[in-house]
Amino acid sequence: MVEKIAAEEADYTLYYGTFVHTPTLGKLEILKHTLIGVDKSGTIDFMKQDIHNEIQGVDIIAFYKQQTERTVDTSQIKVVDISNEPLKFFLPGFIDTHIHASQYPNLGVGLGCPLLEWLNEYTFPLESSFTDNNREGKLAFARDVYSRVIKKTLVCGTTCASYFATIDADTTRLLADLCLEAGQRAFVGKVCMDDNSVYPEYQEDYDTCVKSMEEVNSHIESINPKSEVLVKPIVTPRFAPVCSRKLLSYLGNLAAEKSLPVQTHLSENTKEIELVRTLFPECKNYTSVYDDYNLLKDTTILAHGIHLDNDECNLIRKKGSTIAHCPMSNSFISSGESPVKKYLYEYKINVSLGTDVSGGFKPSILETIKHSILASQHLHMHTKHESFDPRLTVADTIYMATMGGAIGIGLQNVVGSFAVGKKWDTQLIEVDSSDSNIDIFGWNERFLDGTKDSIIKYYTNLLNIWVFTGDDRNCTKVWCNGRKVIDKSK
Ligand SMILES: O=c1[nH]c(=O)c2nc[nH]c2[nH]1
Ligand SMILES: [Zn+2]
Repeated sequence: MVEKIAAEEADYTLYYGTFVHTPTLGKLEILKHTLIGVDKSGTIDFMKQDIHNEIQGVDIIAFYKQQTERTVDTSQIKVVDISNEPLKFFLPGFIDTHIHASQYPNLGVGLGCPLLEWLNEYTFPLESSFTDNNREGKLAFARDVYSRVIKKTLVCGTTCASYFATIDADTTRLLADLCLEAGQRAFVGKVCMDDNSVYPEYQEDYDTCVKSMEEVNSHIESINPKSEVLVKPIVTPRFAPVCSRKLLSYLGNLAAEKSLPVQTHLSENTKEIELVRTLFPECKNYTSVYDDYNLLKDTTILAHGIHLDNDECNLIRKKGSTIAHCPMSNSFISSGESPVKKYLYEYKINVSLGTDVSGGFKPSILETIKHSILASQHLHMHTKHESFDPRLTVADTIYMATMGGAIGIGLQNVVGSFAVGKKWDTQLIEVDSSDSNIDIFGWNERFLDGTKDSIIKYYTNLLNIWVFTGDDRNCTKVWCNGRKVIDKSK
């Protein structure tokens, strides 16, 4: 890889090479010999595809200047050139639309324990440790946990995450501060729950919840620098079984009044669904509990949504809400196999991906991609008699991990794919990174004969190799909002 740094802090950066993205569902686009220009605000303001022939013998900066007739000072332009590297490509940063930052210390714990027992046994006790009366102690603990989860997700290529924190206001504010400090785009949710009768040690009364919610939201709104909005608040009723009607009503109104996104859990486990039926007998089904309280919007992320009926799917589609598919968690705590292919293609619901740490045991969207494909294969094996084929393709999953996530969080015009006007939230994938776990044989390169078909075949194979045998070691650089936040070459 050639990286010419014309200035330590360049005003403008040109990225030249192969870009892979999925601007539309199921369609992988391979942009070969493409040049993208990113300005100082982190915005893509130039993009030209297939310039291989035109640029022969011409310096990249000279080519850019000739194309745009811009007068940017050449010494202020930085060039990142991977055009001669068939094992490297740029990919939009991953968007993790469902992750509990506070549950990071519980990774790997609780295998096979069903949701309601898992919450009481493992999750509420851990989250309670963020609410300690000893302010210094809880802040130190939160700083340790949150710094590590932010670092780890960035290392895995997650440029944007929608976090659940805990019910605690002080440490939730800290999570937002730390995201900003690390440069990660993030939605930070103070967990709202005022009716946790099975584990009463972990809940807030309604008035405290409202007060701390407002405190956290105004803090988050005040911390972004004037020139960029990197961290935003998200309204977070944990899930219907632990929220009073009064609280749901308040949160629905708040989300509407302040145009805030919403995140919650939906229909993850059959016992949970039964519980919701007994707690909200007046509502038609689990999904309509949220709808009845104004919480289903086109910026609502519904984690899991495994066991939905036809009416619920139609309602979610009508409201334009997103299902965050969390296959690692669904397998780990045995919640079920979500028919996401059907949601995507039959109901035309937007679906994104979530690691659901710590129901999910790795904070990596690439691992989540693997699990989503394998879970869909399992679903296929025992539903073969049905007319709908539930198997996901690699293209489906990359879409969910990038554009699907961007739509879910209301940032479809900002991130999720490469286009002029969008932000440079990107990861560099090096299948041959210095510490890569992938053995390369050059076997795949036999396909490359310069034709369009051969390029598609080569990159389809390369992506499969990376998805199934690669890991975070192959994600070597990460940029959020134009800023390089991870550089493993250093
Ligand atoms: O996977 C989950 N993790 C949680 O923390 C949770 N809370 C309610 N429902 C939940 N599901
Ligand atoms: Zn969750």
